[in-house]
Amino acid sequence: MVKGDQRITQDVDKTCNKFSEILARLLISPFTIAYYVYQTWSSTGYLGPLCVFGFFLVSTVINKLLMSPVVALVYKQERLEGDFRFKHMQIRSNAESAAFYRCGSVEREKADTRLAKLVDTQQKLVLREYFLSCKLTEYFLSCKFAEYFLSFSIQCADYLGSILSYIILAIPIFTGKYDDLTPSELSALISKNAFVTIYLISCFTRLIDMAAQVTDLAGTTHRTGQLMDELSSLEEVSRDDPSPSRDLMNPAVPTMHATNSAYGKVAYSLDGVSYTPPGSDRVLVRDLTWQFARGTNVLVTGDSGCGKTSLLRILDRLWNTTCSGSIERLVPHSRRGVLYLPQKPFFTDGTLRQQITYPYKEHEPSRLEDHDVIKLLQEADLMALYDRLGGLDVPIDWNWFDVLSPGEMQRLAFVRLFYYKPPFAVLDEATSQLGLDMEHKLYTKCRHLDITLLSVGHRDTLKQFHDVQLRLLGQGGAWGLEEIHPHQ
Ligand SMILES: Nc1ncnc2c1ncn2[C@@H]1O[C@H](COP(=O)(O)OP(=O)(O)OP(=O)(O)O)[C@@H](O)[C@H]1O
Repeated sequence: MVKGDQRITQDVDKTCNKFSEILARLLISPFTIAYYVYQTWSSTGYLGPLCVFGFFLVSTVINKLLMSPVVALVYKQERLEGDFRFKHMQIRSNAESAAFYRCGSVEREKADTRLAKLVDTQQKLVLREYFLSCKLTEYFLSCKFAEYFLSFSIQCADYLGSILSYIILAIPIFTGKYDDLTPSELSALISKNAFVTIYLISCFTRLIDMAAQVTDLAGTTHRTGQLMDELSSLEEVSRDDPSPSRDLMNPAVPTMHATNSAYGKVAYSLDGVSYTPPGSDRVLVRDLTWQFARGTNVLVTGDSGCGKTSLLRILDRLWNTTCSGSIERLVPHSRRGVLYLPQKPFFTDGTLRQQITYPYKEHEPSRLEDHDVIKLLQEADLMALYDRLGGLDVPIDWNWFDVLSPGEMQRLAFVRLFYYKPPFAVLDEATSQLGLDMEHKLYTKCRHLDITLLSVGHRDTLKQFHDVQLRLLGQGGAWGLEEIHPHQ
């Protein structure tokens, strides 16, 4: 919180500074204009200021005509930037659910597509702005776009401004107003009136602007450098690899050696596993030895905050650093191994089909015929949603989190599970928002599809779908494993 507040304060300070800079320029500009109008009028008569104003007027009209397409591009760029930022925000605020789905590569592809569109529009914009910057007067040098352009454009405009000043001075000279001046006086007058002063002023202004930009750039580069360091350190502990593995969190603890024959039959094998939440020494579970094996549905129960979801985080390697003991992960985290349904379902942007097939690539051939997918939706009581959308592939421009009720989200997550029919599934309070009838229906379907379940839940009604109960007692990490009898 404190860091966030500091960041906001810094941003506000930065904006204030920029604002006062602009205000100062605005306040000074009428005096500057008045002074130069007077100077031009005193040496060239009324024709000088008139020519300059006429020139400004023509330039403004041209500018306006050239600006219109740029405005449309700027609008598009803003929209795409908003889309891109929204995507980042969506991933950030649902990071854990997304990690449980192992959807890193899919989300990256989607974010990259948005970034590519944004960069493409920005490139077009920069090109248009570049041509805009090749304008004729100092007036254009003061407009916002000019700040970003190459020095070549600026010099072009400066030279044209200077040429105009010579043309204006030529009128009184050739009409004989300065016939009484000696060549050296005339030369001094020309030098005085030539646009050198303006040129120099604008040069210095550019220089100062550039210094500010360089400072900004240095700050941004520093931040980007930090971000890249952080990202590369994260990459080292990347958890996107769904391959089976064995982790020895604490080599002092003896490892349980699962035999090859256990492969595919056991999803997780834990031996002497203890864990705490990050940044805390409160042991949630101590010395847990247990296997999640094919055909045995396990229900994890315990009071709120006793570490049930944390167990799933440990199994899924989201918390690597806070546990000790040995965990063997004998099936991949994928549709061929184990799929997670996190407490908070995660949805991506895209059509209804993309939600169902998530997190796998859109161009993969469909595993089921459309009528089978629709049947799954029917079983999850989601036909109203299907009818509302008008099909599986109708493009959607809304945010799924805004339009689905929590219960609909959970049912849609189950459709995803049924679509892939993995041998193992981990359900974290996946029916907490649903009625008992729907819960019964969905769990029965899991049984029909032969999906072995590891469920976290509070309801007693869940027991009928499980064979074993793993109770986390919360007292110094105590736990108990007991069979559930059909009549329980
Ligand atoms: N990212 C985190 N950093 C630090 N502590 C955390 C973090 N996430 C959870 N905790 C703490 O770990 C403890 C166990 O949390 P966990 O989510 O496993 O509880 P739970 O048993 O699933 O509870 P509930 O039934 O309410 O969902 C809680 O005290 C919680 O505050």
